[in-house]
Amino acid sequence: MFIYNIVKMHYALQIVAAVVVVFLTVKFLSVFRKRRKLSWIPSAPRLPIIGSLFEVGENSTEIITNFIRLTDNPAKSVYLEIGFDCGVVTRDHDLIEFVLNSTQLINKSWDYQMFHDWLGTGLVTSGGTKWKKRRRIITPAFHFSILIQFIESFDQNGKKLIEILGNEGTRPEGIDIYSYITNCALDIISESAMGVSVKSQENQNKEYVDGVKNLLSSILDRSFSLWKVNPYLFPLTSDYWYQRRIVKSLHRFTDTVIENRVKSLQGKTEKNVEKDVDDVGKKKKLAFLDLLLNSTIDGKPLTKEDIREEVDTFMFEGHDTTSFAISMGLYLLAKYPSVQTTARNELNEIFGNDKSKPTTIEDLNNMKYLELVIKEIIRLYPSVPYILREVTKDTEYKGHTLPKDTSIGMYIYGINRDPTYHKDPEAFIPERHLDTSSKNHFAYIPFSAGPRNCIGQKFAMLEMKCLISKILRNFELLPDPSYEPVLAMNAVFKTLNGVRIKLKKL
Ligand code: HEM
Repeated sequence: MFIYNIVKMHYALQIVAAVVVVFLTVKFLSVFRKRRKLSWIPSAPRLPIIGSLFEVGENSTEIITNFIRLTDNPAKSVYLEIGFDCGVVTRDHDLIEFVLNSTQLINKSWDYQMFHDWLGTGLVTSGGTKWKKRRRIITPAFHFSILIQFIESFDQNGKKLIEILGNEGTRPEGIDIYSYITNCALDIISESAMGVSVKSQENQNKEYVDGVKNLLSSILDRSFSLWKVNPYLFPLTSDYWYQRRIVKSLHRFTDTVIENRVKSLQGKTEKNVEKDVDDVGKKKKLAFLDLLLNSTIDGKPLTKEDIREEVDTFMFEGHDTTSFAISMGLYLLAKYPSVQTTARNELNEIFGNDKSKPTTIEDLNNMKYLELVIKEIIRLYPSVPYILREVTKDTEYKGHTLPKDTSIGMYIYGINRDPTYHKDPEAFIPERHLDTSSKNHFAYIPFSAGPRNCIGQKFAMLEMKCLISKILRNFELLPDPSYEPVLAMNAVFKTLNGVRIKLKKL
């Protein structure tokens, strides 16, 4: 019996060894094929198994300059291998244009899976047919006629922000403006996406607000841990259970908002629905949620889960991006006083001396110089610094093949600062955006481009103009000489040391 068991185990081990050998051979052959097909792109130095890991860098800060160094070659691109993963990082204008304009290369790479627990496969994370159908029904929500309804919300939340900064923000040692802006942006996006404010600026709904912030910081941490990033190993870590707990509470919150909205729609009289007014006869603002509740795909209404993943997607993408851009913008304006003065002079012309006059759509349209300033802010600090696409089938490009199962990483931060495309690229010069004659439209892509560009860019521009203009009308911005931002790459850019500036009441 004992001998029989040993023989059985011996055969089992042989089978396991054979499976492992076949698996590794298939994987190695696939890597060699991709390496050969992409040999026209300079390769990063690599070691066996770990590939170019050390070249990419050990943390989210090093990667920013390492990507610039690695793509500093005539192809403006680098071929990278890490384990069995193969991909290209590029800041080449032509390759980026080809990928972003393609209607085939629309799938996101596996990295976005880190957001799946929270966002499911909503607009940012989905691919293929699901993405196409969702994009079609969500696009009308960003029509100008809908967006102008949100200006009152930008204005009211901006007013609250000014009050808070007036009370807490003028300390001589300066403040971390990022946390204040984040709270304001969360209130704005919750009103626009869900129709209710999370009242983050008033310290309410702490479980939800802290949940969003803690989850994003845990995802940032995960993205730079070799083994937490692995979907099979991650459940063995305490962070997995921590994230699950937060996600559960965030979903509970969104579900309740959706249920309440459904009940309120059902409770409305038919007359009110027709006129689109609430029960006291006031014109009702439509939130993105209302559009989703009224939408159908293939003749069927969206399920509660479908709606939740889109609402959560807006909650994430609609506040993290603008918070970073506005905060870095205030930092730049503090650092460049002449730009700040020109921007404020324009605002004085629009609003006169009245600091509290509410902002209208006409005012926002008249902020021509501030628009140039914002374009320049997001050139130097694009909230989304790096985007990825998965090649799902062999694709021809300029006589070469982009092989199936490779990822193409487009380095927005790198291309926006590339000296070939931008004169004096490190300098903050808003006026450079007056010249629109450039043929290199894909050399400035803070909102990405092509069919999968940022659906919220008009919303973002209006919100950024409204909040930055309010702050400039009420405060002089001064730099904190001891502060330099330490950037950290992630799906949305972060700094590791806040965004410090000083405010002086005007
Ligand atoms: C400064 C502000 C913003 C910047 C720089 C920005 C940038 C971007 C970029 C680069 C992408 C492409 C991502 C990729 O391909 O992986 C994107 C996608 C997206 N953005 Fe924005 N964004 C901003 C604000 C917003 C706002 C305010 C919203 C919502 C209200 C929003 C909603 C979205 C959505 C839903 C997508 C996915 C679109 C799709 O895949 O079809 N964004 N954004």
